[in-house]
Amino acid sequence: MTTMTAPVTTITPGQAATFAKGLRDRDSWPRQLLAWFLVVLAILTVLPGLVLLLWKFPALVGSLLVGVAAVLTTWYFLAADWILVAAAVVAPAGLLALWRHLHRASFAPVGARLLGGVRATFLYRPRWRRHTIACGLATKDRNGDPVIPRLVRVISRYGRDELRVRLLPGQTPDDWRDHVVQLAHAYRVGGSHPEYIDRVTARTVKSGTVTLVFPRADKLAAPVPRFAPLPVEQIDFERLPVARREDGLAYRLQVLYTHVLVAGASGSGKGSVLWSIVAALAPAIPTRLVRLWGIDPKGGMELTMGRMLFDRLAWDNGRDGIAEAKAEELVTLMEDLAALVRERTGDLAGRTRKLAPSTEHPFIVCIVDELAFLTAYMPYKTLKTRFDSALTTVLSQGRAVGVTVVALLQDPRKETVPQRNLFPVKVGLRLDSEEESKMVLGKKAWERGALCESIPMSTPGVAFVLIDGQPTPWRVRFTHITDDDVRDLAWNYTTPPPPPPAVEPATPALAAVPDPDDHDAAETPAVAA
Ligand SMILES: Nc1ncnc2c1ncn2[C@@H]1O[C@H](COP(=O)(O)OP(=O)(O)OP(=O)(O)O)[C@@H](O)[C@H]1O
Repeated sequence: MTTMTAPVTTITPGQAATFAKGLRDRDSWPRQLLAWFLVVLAILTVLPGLVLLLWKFPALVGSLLVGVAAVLTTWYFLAADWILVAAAVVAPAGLLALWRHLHRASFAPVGARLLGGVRATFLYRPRWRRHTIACGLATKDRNGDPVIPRLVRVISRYGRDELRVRLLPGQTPDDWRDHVVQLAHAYRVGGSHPEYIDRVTARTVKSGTVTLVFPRADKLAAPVPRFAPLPVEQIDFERLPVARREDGLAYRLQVLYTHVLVAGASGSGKGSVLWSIVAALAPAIPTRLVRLWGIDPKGGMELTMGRMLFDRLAWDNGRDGIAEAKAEELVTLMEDLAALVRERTGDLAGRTRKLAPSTEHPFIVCIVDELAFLTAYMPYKTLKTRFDSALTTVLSQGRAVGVTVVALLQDPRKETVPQRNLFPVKVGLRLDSEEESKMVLGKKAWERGALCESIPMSTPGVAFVLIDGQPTPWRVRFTHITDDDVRDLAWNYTTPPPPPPAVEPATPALAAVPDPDDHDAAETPAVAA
């Protein structure tokens, strides 16, 4: 009996060489097959990417890059050119670099996803199981086996990693808050900068998940020098560049149509917040578009250096406590402001809800240093009551008529500043305790990582800014305005003397921003000058 053995097909080196040679031949079938395969691959990877564009922007970039790489590789096989291979590898990276360079704002979320993916794969996922069990963040099923919470994704923004984690049934974000520091230590967050651990937080952005924030670097560690002044026509009072954000871009603060409350412990850099705002407004002072008023009950230490910038400035000389006559001056200034607000409100009533600042009706910014002194500590009760009442009028009616209060204080308790909630913009510099942080920015902002009590003493000017209606606070560093800068500002942007009275006094027209909701007002002609 003869036994049949199946022939074994082996590819000999000679055949492989012929196949490889065939790839170089434009008309050979292996070459055609490979080319079509790569073209189909390119289409299949690009198309889902385009669909995903509608859903999630960063995913598009990933698939586009694969698609571009596939197309370029195909091209290489058609052209057999090594330069194209190099281009296929380098092009995606080059494209990303170019994009980042040309439009950093739109690149940021994509770059954060891509880098986060890399860090998740190589750093977080390999040790996730071990560390969550060790830190007590895993639970057990009925057989006693560990149930590991899912690490949904990692986003690596400038200077920090954000780990989105799905909570296990029975867990709350507070459970993670209690253990997040242990987890951060397990991952060696901060490395040789243990102070970064103070900025580790667990916050709730979406129900059923928790986002852990692990700082990688402090982009705000170095002081930010004064920004170059903008030409007057480019100054937007609702977007004044005053600070640097963690991603390196300028933070723009709304000052017009709002009020700003700045709270910070002694030495936290309250001065830099106030002078950053003044520096951004300064070029508009000589044009009469902006008028600065100032109240400084702390002996005039803070504001008098820039006296020439102020249209009106009242300060106490600070000797032997505040004298009643001096206190009267401070209160009178706030009362004059309240009277001006009432006058403008009366003029505007029924015509518009917002005044556009003009030289006739300038934007008035009143800076009050150490507000609590006037609302709580001042020994003269009647004056205190008068000040409270005038301040409340300005805070409640001043926004729409182009009058803004920027108030600074050290002690943010409600008893000291009952009008705290009338400030839509709150700036929390370094504060002494968690309670104070919550008082200034609210509990929700604190849970989202606005830990003013964790700002190191070594970084004055670092603050969390919270705008009413925006849940997430911004961590920024205000520009460092030195005494020389203040003198320079005062020299270059001196406030002009009041214009001479008109020969024939007349009721000036208010330049009004049309209110789109107010149809009657749109038809009412402005009062002629
Ligand atoms: N943005 C900043 N960048 C770097 N250094 C700053 C910044 N702001 C303030 N400093 C420095 O920090 C120190 C304290 O600043 P500042 O006097 O403004 O604090 P403060 O909160 O007003 O203190 P106090 O309430 O005691 O007057 C100063 O030496 C100042 O030069």
